[in-house]
Amino acid sequence: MAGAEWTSLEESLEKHLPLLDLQEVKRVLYGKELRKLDLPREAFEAASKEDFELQGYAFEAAEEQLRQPRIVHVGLVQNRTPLPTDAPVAEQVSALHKRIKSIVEVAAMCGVNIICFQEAWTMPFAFCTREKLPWTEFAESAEDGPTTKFCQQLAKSHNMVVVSPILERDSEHGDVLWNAAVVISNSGAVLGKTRKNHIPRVGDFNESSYYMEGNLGHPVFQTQFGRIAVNICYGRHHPLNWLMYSINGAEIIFNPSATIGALSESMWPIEARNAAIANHCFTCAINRVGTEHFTNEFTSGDGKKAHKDFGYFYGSSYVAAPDGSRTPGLSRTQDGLLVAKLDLNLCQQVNDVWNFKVGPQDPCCYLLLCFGSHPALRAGNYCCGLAHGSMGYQLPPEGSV
Ligand SMILES: NC(=O)NCCC(=O)O
Repeated sequence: MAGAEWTSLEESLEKHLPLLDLQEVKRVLYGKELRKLDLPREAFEAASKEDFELQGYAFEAAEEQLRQPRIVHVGLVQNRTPLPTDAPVAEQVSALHKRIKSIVEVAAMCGVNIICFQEAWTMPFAFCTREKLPWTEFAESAEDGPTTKFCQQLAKSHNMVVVSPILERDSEHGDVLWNAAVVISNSGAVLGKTRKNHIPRVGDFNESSYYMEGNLGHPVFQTQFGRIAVNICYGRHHPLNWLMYSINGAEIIFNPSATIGALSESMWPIEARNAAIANHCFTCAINRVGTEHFTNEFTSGDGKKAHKDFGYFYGSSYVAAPDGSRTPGLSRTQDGLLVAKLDLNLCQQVNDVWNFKVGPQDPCCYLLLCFGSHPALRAGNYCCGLAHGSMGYQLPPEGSV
């Protein structure tokens, strides 16, 4: 069977393993068993009518005497691009807005507090072509572009924090493009933005023709529902990148991505899950689905024949917790919404047991933890000799820690 058609690892395991074996395999591959969320019937009906998958799971934490549980529902959205890549730009954007609106409405029925879309969600993943037009026309202002305005409406109507990864055009600074994510408060206000800080130069994923490594450090956003950060796609291969968001205070790190089977599928289940374990936080890995075809051929710079697509995006979005447990993945082939109920108290509980991030035997980490919150370092983009982007704090008036 072709890789692009295989629905999911979970479906295969359920289909082929005897029950006892299945339980043991799941215990090892997925950690502590998660309770399925009892999502409303009308949400499943709407998802089925709109032709997308809906799944929900709950991560539990132990009861504490001094703190109340800190419950937050996150929503992860994966989708294909509804129109062909040669449709007019405005029509492609508006078809994607329509698609996302219908999924967000279902997320609202499920009580989602924070929702995150896939990387560059308003466009096909056209960076492989290395052509400029029409793809750069998808770029928008992070502060007041049409997509941010659209997301502000969604956020306000559903009392939901929206993480909107877009191709950003920074008109105030020389019209530079960035691969960015805008974080919009549940009040509808723009809390701020973050920029992809590791740019792939791997085969068809050669995005440096469009933008460079982000210059905003590792910002963390204080929302009503918890402290969040966004580690865009390729950043998930860099353990220090996750570490920096975590050291800056993130309790949930979203990883909106666009990646294909041949390149990264065997790494996918490991990387975000490992980051949740290593950094005592929740991680949310999101990947698009489908195969996008382009009008003009392009090469991968590997001496092989030119082609018009670069393979299938394998979806499989999932949430991982600091105790190593994780949800099953959404399908590899279908649009979907994954809802996860988190108790953020689990981060500190696991930290107190394992304490991976600090230790005198680990001087680099120790220094970062001691000085990471120092005001002098917050003011600029302090670089500790780590990867690009360093541990910069961004301090907009509201919402960033
Ligand atoms: N979008 C993106 O950075 N893709 C690179 C490939 C990968 O990280 O698996």
